[in-house]
Amino acid sequence: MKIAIGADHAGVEYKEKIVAYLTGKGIEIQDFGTFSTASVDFPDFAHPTAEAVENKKVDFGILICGSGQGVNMTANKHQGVRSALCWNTDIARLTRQHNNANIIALPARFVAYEYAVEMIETFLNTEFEGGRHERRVEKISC
Ligand SMILES: O=C(CO)[C@H](O)[C@H](O)[C@H](O)COP(=O)(O)O
Repeated sequence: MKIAIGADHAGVEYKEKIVAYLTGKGIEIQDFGTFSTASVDFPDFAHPTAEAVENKKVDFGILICGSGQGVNMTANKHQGVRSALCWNTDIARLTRQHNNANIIALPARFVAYEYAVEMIETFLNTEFEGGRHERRVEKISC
């Protein structure tokens, strides 16, 4: 499995730990930064992460900022990207099962790191259910 990841200064500490965690599990990571806590603009990291998903260079994306909102909005500008802002494991599971989400957006300032990892594990290990949801996901594109 290949995963693209990006974060702003509010999400960088979680990102660094998540990269180490996922790399340790043998997952290939494309890390689009940021790489320090210096203040940056989240779209500069969300766009390249979403592009990697859009261009099918990776299987999934992970985006992190303070609230998760900015990176989520940015990612969803990309064709074929379905980025889901997740704040609990039920939402992370449902957005894979029902929406075939391909990016998980996380709010670093509002969830504990350990819980963020639980959400990522749930997201990566849940399959899209298809069926009635297939038709709905197809209708998202305009
Ligand atoms: O969603 C966001 C931006 O829309 C994020 O939460 C950013 O991380 C946040 O806005 C950064 O705020 P800061 O005051 O510049 O640290």
